[in-house]
Amino acid sequence: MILGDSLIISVYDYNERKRKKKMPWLYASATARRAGGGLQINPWGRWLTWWRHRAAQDAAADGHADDHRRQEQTIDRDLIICSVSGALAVAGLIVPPLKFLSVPGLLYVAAPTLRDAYRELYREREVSMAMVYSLLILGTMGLGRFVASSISVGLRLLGQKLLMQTERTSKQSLLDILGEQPRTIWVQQGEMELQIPFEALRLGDVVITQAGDTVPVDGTIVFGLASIDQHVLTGESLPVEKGPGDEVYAATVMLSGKIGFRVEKAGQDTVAAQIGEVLSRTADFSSAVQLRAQAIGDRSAPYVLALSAVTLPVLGPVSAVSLLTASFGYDLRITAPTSALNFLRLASRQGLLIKDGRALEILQQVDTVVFDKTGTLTLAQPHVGEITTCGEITEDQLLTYAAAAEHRQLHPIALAILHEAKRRGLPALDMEDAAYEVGYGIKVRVAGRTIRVGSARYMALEEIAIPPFIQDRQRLGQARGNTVVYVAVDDQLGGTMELQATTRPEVRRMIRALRRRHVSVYVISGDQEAPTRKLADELGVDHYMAETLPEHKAAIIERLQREGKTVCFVGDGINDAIALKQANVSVSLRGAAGVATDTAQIILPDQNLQQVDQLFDLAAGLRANMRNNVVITVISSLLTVGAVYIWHVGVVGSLVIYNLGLASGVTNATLPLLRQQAEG
Ligand SMILES: Nc1ncnc2c1ncn2[C@@H]1O[C@H](COP(=O)(O)OP(=O)(O)OP(=O)(O)O)[C@@H](O)[C@H]1O
Ligand SMILES: [Zn+2]
Repeated sequence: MILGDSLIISVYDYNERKRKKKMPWLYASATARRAGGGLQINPWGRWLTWWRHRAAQDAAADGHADDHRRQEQTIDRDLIICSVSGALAVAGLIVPPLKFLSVPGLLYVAAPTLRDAYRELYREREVSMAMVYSLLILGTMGLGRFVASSISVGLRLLGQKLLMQTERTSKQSLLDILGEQPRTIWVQQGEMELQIPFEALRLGDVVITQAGDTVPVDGTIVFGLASIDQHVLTGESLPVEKGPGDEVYAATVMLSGKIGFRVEKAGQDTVAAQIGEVLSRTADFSSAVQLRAQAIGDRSAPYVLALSAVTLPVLGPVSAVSLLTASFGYDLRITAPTSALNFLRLASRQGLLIKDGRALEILQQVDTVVFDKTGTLTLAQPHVGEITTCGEITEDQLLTYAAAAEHRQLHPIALAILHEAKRRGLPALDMEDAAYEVGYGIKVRVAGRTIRVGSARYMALEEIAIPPFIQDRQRLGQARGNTVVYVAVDDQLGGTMELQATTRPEVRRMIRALRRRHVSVYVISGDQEAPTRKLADELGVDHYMAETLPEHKAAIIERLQREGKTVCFVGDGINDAIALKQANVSVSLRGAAGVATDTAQIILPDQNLQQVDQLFDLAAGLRANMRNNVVITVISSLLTVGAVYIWHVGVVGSLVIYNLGLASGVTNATLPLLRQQAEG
C-alpha cells in the first residue's frame, strides 16, 4: 500500500514472528521509506514502541532485581530468625531457661557485624559503628537481657528492609518515566529501509546511519564508508575513517558517508542494558550516600564507647550498655539514603528523568548555568523567513536543493528547511555522498550537483564567494535577530535563507528565577554573533558567546570551572555533546540529538525549561532534608544520653527513645513525597 511518499509495510516479518509466537500483529506497523522519502512512524508503531519498551524494562528490572531480591530475602530470613529468638526470649521471662535458646539465632543474624567489628579492630586498629553495635548485642546478652538483644537486632533489620523498599519504589518510578522515552531506528530490509522501534531491532539486523546521525548501537560495518566523530568516547577530536569490517560504537557521530552495520545485540537487550545501567547508577548513588552516613557514624563511635566506659563505674553496667544505643549518626545510615531516593522519586513524579542521582547533589553547588541557544532556548523548529537568491535560480529551486541536503538531518535548521519545502509541496530529490561538518554545515551531491548548506564560515571554508549584496542582506537579517543560512550550488552561492527562531515561552520566567537564586546564566551558541546577542539582550543575560565550535563550548565550560565555578550545561545538539560531558551537571531535552540524550545526566521529557528551575528546588529540598536528618540524629542521641543519666532508663527504654528518633528521621525523609501527594 503506497501512501504518497510513504510505504507502509502491512506485515513486517509476520511469518517469522508468528513462528516465534512473539505477537506478530504488533509488528504490522513498521514504517518504510524509499531512498529520499522522509516518513513518520504511524500510530501502531508508537504503540508497539511503547509495548516493547515495557518488555525491555521488565527484562532490565528483572536482571537488576536479582541482586536486590537476594538481599531482601536475606533480610526477611533474618527477621524471621530474629522474631523466633525474640519470642523465645519473651518466653524466657516466664520459663527462664528458654531465653538461652534465643542466643544462637541472634548470634547468627548479628554474625556479619560481629565479624566486621573484629576485623576492623584487629586488622585496621579502628573502632566503628560495627563495634558499638556488637558491644550492644553482646552486652545485653551478658546482662541476660535477651529481649533487649532481640529488639536491637530486629530494629536494625527493619531499618534495612525499609531502605530496600524505598530503593525499589524509587527505581519503579524511574522505570515508569524511562518507559516514556521511545526511540526509532532505520534498518535495511531487502531493498527498503524501514523505520522501526528500537526495541524491535533483532540480532543480526543491519542498521543504516548517515551523515549527521548518532550511531544508536554498537555493531560491525557491512557496507559503506564513513567518517566518524568518536570524541564523546575517546576525547580524540580527529574523525576516524571506517569501512566494512570495522566496528562502530553507540553515541558516536557520523560525519560523512552512509553505512549499514550489523548489530550484535537485539534492541530489547540494548534498551534493557541501558535501563539496567540507570538503575544501578541509582543503587550506587544510594549506597554512596549510605557509606557517607556510615562514615559519620563511625567517627562518632569512639566517643560513644568512651562515654559508655566512663558510665560503667558511675551508673553500672546496664546504663553503660544502654548508652551504646545512642550512637550519633547510626540512623543516618537509613535516613540519608531514604531522603536521596525519595527526592529521586519526587523528580520522576514531576516528570524529570534523572539518570544519575549524583547530579541532584552536585546541583546544590551549581552557581552557573550555561544554555545552548538553538533548539534549547529556542523551539526545536525555527521558521524559514525571507529567501534571497543569486543569479538564475528560483526560491523554490534553492529550497528543493537545501531540503534534499537536509533530508533526515535533525538539526533545527534542517527541520525548518524540510518543513518549508513540504509546505510548498516541493519534490523530494535523492541525495548522496553527504558530509556533515559539525558546527559548519552539510555538503551533498544532488542531481549531479554539489550542494552545500551552512554558515558564512562554512562558505569561507569551502571557498565560496559571497556577493556584496548578500552580505548586506545578511547584516539586515541578523539585525532582525535571524539566523542566516547559505546555500551553494556547485561552486557558486545560490542564495540565503533567514531562519526565525521562537524563544521557548517559559524561558524568560525560568531565567528570572535562576537569577533570584544568584545563579549566573550564560548563553553559548554555534550561531552567529548578532542573533545570539539579540536573544541574550532580550532575556537580560549578560554573558553570551557566539560562533563557538563544539570543542570551544567544552573549553568555555572548562574555563568557568577553572575560575572556581560549578557549571550546569543545558544543550540539545551534536555540537553540545562534549560540553555536556565536561559540565558538572548536564541536562538535555527529549528529542535532542541521540548523542546529547545519551550523554546528559538529566533529561527533560516534557521539553519544558521551567523544569531547570524545579531541579534547583529539588536539590535545595534534598539539602534541607538531609540537614534535618542530621539535626534529628543529634537530638535523638542527646535525648538517649539524657534519659540514661537523668531517668536511668534501661536498654529497652533507650532503644525506644533512640528509635523514635529514627522513626522521625524516616518521616522527615518521606515528608516531601507526602507533601507532593497532598498537593497534587
Ligand atoms: N544541518 C545544518 N544545515 C545547515 N547549516 C548548519 C547545519 N548544522 C550546522 N549548520 C551551520 O553551522 C552553524 C553552527 O551550527 P551548530 O550546530 O554548531 O550550532 P547551532 O545549533 O546553530 O546553535 P546552538 O549552538 O545555539 O545550538 C549553524 O548556525 C549553521 O549556520
Ligand atoms: Zn542547539
